[in-house]
Amino acid sequence: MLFSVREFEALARDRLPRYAYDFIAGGADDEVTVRANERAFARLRLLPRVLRGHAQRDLCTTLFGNEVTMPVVLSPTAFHRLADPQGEQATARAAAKAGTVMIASMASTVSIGDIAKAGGADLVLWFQAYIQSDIGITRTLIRRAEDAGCRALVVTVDSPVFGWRERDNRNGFHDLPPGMHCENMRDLTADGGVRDIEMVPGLSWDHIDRVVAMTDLPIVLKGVLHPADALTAVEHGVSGLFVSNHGGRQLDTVVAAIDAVADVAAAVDVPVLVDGGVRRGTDVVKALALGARAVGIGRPVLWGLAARGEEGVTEVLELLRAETDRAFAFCGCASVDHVARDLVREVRC
Ligand SMILES: Cc1cc2nc3c(=O)[nH]c(=O)nc-3n(C[C@H](O)[C@H](O)[C@H](O)COP(=O)(O)O)c2cc1C
Ligand SMILES: CCCCC(=O)C(=O)O
Repeated sequence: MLFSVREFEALARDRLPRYAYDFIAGGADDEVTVRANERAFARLRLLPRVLRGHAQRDLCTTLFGNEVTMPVVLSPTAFHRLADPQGEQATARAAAKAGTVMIASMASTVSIGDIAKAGGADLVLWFQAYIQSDIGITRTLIRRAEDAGCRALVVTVDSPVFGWRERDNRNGFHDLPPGMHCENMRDLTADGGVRDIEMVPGLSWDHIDRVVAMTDLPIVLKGVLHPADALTAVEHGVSGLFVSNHGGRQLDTVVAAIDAVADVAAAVDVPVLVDGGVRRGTDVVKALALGARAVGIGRPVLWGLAARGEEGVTEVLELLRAETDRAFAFCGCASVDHVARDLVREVRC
């Protein structure tokens, strides 16, 4: 029996080959932001309310019309088959069972259609896309997601180029092992092969306009940190924002995601999600207090998957659910609407 996300990381580290553990755990450059994401939560302290008389708590919330049983969703992460042979299929089953959203990465090692099938009717599935320079390819990828029944499109905008990942360089990890592919990119080359995913340095608001025009799905921009960009995004027809620094894997020394969320939430009227460094139920409460509708978890899902496959993902999600419920109880909150800004104070260390 494991009692925390931290313990899942330790077990995953024992079980994974070095290159895979490093790929998941690591970040860009000096990994300042990887560490900052978690440390920023520790600098935020709770100021709980007592005697509110809530014998029961309800963690449910709604995200773009999708009901979820807790304000914790699965952030998009690439290559789940590095962690477990069933990969994204195992993750999808665990997300469906937990009653929360799985955001499938465009760089998944199982196709979006097969992820949807594995999750079944109970899974709320969203698709994360990197806009490609060929707009036709981008359109095909979005159609595939729509055909699979995805209910929102998460467009990642913090990756005009790929982050400098020194652990991966040292380990020589540049390609997936034999037999693993980015399955969504199949049949997208002239000869029907698997196309490489590009990072597009010229990405601009014009691309967002084209994607907004190309689908009826709600669009969430992921990787926005500046409130002025959040405002511009809404003007361009985006339905939500995902405050994120990509888990510290792209631009290093960026602000911790949790430190950016309050200003973004204050700038816009649309739902705001945040990910980066969420490891405890108290982190979930802090994010909601600062204005987030829900949080995402990236690495914790992969630690669960690497430690114990589908069951491990379920355990990680249920640990976070129980911790969040306990934190609600301690703070005097019966539901997500009760999590007020004054529950959080910032301290120096
Ligand atoms: C191994 C790994 C792969 C990732 N792949 C993607 C991806 O394909 N697309 C994307 O938008 N973000 C990707 N991310 C970033 C996550 O969506 C998320 O922002 C980040 O992991 C949150 O931080 P956390 O890991 O501390 O929870 C990845 C993160 C990790 C750790
Ligand atoms: C094309 C693969 C993207 C994976 C990714 O986003 C990450 O490793 O952070």
